[in-house]
Amino acid sequence: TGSTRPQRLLKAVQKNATKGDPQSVISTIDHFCRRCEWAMNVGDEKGTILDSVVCEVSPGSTLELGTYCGYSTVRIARLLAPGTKLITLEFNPDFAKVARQVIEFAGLQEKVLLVEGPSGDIIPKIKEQFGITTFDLVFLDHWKDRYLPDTKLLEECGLLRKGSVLMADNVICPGTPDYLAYVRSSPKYDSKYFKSHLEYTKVEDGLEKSVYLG
Ligand SMILES: O=C(NCCO)c1cc(-c2ccc(F)cc2)cc(O)c1O
Ligand SMILES: [Mg+2]
Repeated sequence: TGSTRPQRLLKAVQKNATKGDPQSVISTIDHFCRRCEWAMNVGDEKGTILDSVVCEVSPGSTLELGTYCGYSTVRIARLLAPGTKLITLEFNPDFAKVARQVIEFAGLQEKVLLVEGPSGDIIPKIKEQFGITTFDLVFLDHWKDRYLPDTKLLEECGLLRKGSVLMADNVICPGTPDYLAYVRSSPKYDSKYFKSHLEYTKVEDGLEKSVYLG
């Protein structure tokens, strides 16, 4: 039986990147996706925008929804201050299996907690299970029809505080229309669109940065 795209991406990392060097893992994945096989990582263009927000927020606690192969997990975790952690949720066990190995190859496993399962089930348990009060930064990059329900769930579970920052990938392509309408019309958010392109393509996409006002 053949390999999967995530498995081929992992092989490229193991072959071409330098163990313990997050930047080499990022560069290897971007090269693989441009030259060999497109994959749905946030990519280098939107990734640079994400980096700037991570540095601006310098979060004590971060949540990522949608790990995939761990590319954005590595991008975010490499910028986190010592002693701070990122919790990343992934529904697909095959993606999670690859992501664990990519994160470990980058040497960032101490800063990352990868939790497998449906975000809708895990989010209500985060406070009690992981001793989190609120998240300073949330990166939404999972199923596009889960952005809105999971954002409402984060609010209801008291996991957001005044100033918490939500960064949402793919608000144009594939698109998250209900989420976008909500954060742009709700008095509870101050929202801003960062125009960019779908990873490794010329197609328009972008990130929406939404600050929770409480
Ligand atoms: O589904 C996505 N993520 C959740 C996976 O569990 C996703 C999809 C795409 C994409 C796919 C197919 C296409 F034609 C265009 C875009 C891009 C992304 O950045 C994504 O995050
Ligand atoms: Mg995405």
